[in-house]
Amino acid sequence: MRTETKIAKDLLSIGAVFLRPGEPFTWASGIRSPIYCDNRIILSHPAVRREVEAALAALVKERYPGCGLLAGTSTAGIAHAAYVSEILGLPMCYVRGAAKDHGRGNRIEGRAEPGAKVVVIEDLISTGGSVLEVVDALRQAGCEVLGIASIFTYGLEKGVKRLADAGVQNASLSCYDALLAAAVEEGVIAREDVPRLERFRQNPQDGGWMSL
Ligand SMILES: O=P(O)(O)OC[C@H]1O[C@H](OP(=O)(O)OP(=O)(O)O)[C@H](O)[C@@H]1O
Ligand SMILES: O=C(O)c1cc(=O)[nH]c(=O)[nH]1
Repeated sequence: MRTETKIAKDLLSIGAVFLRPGEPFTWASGIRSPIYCDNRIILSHPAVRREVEAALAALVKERYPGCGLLAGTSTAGIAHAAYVSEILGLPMCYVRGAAKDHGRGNRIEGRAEPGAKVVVIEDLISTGGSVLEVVDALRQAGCEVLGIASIFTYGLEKGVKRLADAGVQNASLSCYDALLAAAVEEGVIAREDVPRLERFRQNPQDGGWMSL
């Protein structure tokens, strides 16, 4: 089975995927969505967690062989960065949403020296806004960002374009198409729900999916 399908099925098996078209979720970007994928739940399921962390470690090794440092995004990426750094024997740091207003005033916690070759570990990409802020902070610190390794991406046009414009590559374990296919196969969503969910992905901002 392909990794994207296996991980999608793992997420469904632990109840990490929520469908609520009648009462849309509000995403970090403000987008109102019929679906929410809560990868934080992976942490509560050791068997799935082991699989996800092993797959993320393999992805980092294969796609970013020169990686010398892993950077977790706050907050959902931090635990995954920690697990993967343990598997690969790499140092890790994490990047706060904003610099602390006390203590040492850090935005980046742990060591991220100028010239370090960094891979950012993110749990999920929607519009890419959150992960790009992390990339910017690392670049400002003088690090070389090799790319992002993430568990899931919606593949939204806006997110893909933003990452390309910023010159950052992303590799994800799974994606929206794989999730929808697995969810139909497993009976988690009805085939009739798919057009609405695909319409949402094509134009998440306009709310047109709500009237389908
Ligand atoms: O690609 P984007 O449009 O930026 O959205 C994705 C981001 O949203 C979620 O984080 P959230 O802001 O919910 O915070 P958390 O990581 O602290 O849970 C998720 O973990 C990503 O970081
Ligand atoms: O865009 C988001 O905020 C978001 C979407 C999603 O499905 N899951 C998540 O954790 N965040």
